[in-house]
Amino acid sequence: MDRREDNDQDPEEDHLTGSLETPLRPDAFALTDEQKIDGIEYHFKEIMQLLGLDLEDDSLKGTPRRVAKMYVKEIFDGLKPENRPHAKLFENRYGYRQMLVERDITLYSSCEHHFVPIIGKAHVAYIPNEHVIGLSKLNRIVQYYGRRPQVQERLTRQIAQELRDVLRTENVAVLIEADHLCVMSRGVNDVTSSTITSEYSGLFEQDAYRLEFMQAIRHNKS
Ligand SMILES: Nc1nc2c(ncn2[C@@H]2O[C@H](COP(=O)(O)OP(=O)(O)OP(=O)(O)O)[C@@H](O)[C@H]2O)c(=O)[nH]1
Ligand SMILES: [Zn+2]
Repeated sequence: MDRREDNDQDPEEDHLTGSLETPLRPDAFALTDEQKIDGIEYHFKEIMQLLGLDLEDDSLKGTPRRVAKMYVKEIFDGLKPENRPHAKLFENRYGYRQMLVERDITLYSSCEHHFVPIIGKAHVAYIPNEHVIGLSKLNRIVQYYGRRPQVQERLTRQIAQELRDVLRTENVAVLIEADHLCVMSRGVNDVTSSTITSEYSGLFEQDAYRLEFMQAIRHNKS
């Protein structure tokens, strides 16, 4: 039976409290990467065969293992807690107390409903207390949570929660604008729409801070 990684809550209650956790099986970490790759290779081969593809073909025969390696080692490696970025905190020696915005962070993720790409940009900001982190760690946090099957709402909230935890401040903003291939290239086939999600906490709940953040991310690079 599936359950959430964080607790044994009943799904109904989980829904009401708004869990941020990616739904994982209790045995999610029981297999090694190699075992996962072997299993996915086997099953992906079955899928290709069911689609009528000839696995003896030179170009296709390596695909099941390639896909398995890509899932485990690349596009879903954010499912493994050991890959969580280590964001070393530095003391805020500069006494910097204004907003720091890291904008246009490249975002790749995967839609958990269709397993096709989500491609977009994340913009994050915080107002430091006693600590700051290296800029690249902001990008790495976005990347880590993107490398899971996702819905954009959860992705946004997971990034915001991680920033609050790591930076030890509530003053955090996250805005994601993304294109969902499941909307663009199939189903409703809409290539012009995109999806914007955001989370604001601490000072960012106030209009003035939110406006400054919005202006910063919309401002053209000179
Ligand atoms: N809220 C939310 N929905 C998403 C996200 N990514 C994809 N979806 C939607 O998930 C829904 C899945 O709905 P279903 O009706 O079960 O799937 P479907 O029959 O393939 O739906 P269509 O895409 O409308 O063809 C679709 O409406 C997708 O657009 C996301 O990040 N957030
Ligand atoms: Zn989808």
